[in-house]
Amino acid sequence: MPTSRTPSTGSRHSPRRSPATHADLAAAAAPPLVDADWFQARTIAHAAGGRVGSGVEEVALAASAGRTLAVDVVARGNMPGFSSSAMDGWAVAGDGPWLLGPAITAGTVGIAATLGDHTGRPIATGAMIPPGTRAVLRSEHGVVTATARGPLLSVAGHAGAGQPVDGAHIRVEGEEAAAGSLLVRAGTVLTPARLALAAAGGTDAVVVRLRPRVRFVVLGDEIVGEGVAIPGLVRDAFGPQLPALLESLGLRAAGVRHVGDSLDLTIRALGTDDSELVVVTGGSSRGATDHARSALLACGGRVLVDGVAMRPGHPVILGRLGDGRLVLCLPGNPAAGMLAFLSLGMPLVDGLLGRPAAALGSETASVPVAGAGHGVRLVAATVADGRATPCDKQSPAMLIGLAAADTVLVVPPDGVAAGDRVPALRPPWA
Ligand SMILES: Nc1nc2c(c(=O)[nH]1)N[C@H]1C(S)=C(S)[C@@H](COP(=O)(O)OP(=O)(O)OC[C@H]3O[C@@H](n4cnc5c(N)ncnc54)[C@H](O)[C@@H]3O)O[C@H]1N2
Ligand code: MOO
Repeated sequence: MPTSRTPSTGSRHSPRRSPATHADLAAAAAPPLVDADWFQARTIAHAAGGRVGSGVEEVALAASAGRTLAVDVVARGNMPGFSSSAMDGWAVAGDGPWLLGPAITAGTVGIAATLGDHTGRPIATGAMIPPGTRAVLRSEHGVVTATARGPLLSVAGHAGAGQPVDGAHIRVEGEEAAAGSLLVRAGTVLTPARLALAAAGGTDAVVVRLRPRVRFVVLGDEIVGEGVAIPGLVRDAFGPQLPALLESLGLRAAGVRHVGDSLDLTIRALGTDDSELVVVTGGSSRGATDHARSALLACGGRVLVDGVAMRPGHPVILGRLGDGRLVLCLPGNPAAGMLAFLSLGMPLVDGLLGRPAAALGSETASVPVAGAGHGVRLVAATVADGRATPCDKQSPAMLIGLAAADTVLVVPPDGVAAGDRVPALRPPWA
């Protein structure tokens, strides 16, 4: 059962935000960044997530997969903890032939007897090396004959001269890591391999970031939640997948609310809750029925980023409510909304989880790709033979291209030529 720990930045239900600093007050007075540079907007989103932060809790190692580590994991003992054989064979001392003693199996503890010169013991992979061992002769390379003094081991003719060389097939105590050395750094996600490493280092419990809560507000009179929408209405493309996406990134999805195009209802939907992040879809533009921005301001919030120089996804808004919750308003066009999430949502989540923003990747374009003239153009692409090719059927309102994509090219304003390297965002699901 996970136990709560006094969090460094607030407990689960009390405000998670850090106390106001001079920097906060200066930031609070700053006007929103309008039509922001894509790269700068990502930096702002990461920093905004980091300011909200979340508390920490201690969980059993076996329950920590996918969580973000909050405190370094160090080796609790030498790794490996004792010198052992890397092969089934014989531990030998001095030169052969070797008179053999009793076998040592894996799991045998406290082997005190030192091997004398010209003696050996059968040994299993992983079993403790007795003191005095010069090397392990692997089983394929030895021949045992019965003698009056007992079984006698010799190097087989096919093993080659000089076998076994000194230290052969011995895993030396501490060769991977000395006790106290860093195994997994705070801020990294506990992948299966890192969990295995922590376990090998003797860890039973880890301190991880609390999973920040995220709520969803899907705006639009025209949005329906199931089936084939009748003409004039539109099937919701966000509700069925955004919560699962954010859960997969390490957050806790705490409900989707569908709200019609009304300022009052949108204000109510943004009202107080215990989340750290509210993701709003639709209503981010400036039409008569687009209320995301006005509702954010009416709730005492402020806009940090009002539009980003990217196509699609330009009308994305990042804001902060009066109580500190972050609000990410994604454009309603489904591909535009998803690309805006990949652009700003991903670094924001990294910030919320107290980890560095994931670095951009890069791909080689297989064909020329036009830019948007102003800001970046985000182009869904498939990768084959090391080259990225734009997908068919991609527009802000189409999903076929994005659904087929392995990567999203971040094409500069003037475009790229075939063979050029292009920065790329790899969707977390690809
Ligand atoms: N005069 C201007 N009009 C528009 C601008 C602009 O700058 N000036 N920007 C355009 C761009 S770019 C985009 S993107 C959209 C953004 O629109 P909103 O975020 O305000 O979203 P809506 O108007 O509510 O919807 C746009 C479009 O997306 C459909 N939609 C909305 N929610 C969903 C959903 N959950 N699932 C599926 N489809 C959804 C909606 O029906 C509309 O077709 O504004 C442009 N206009
Ligand atoms: O965000 Mo809009 O076209 O750029 O869909």
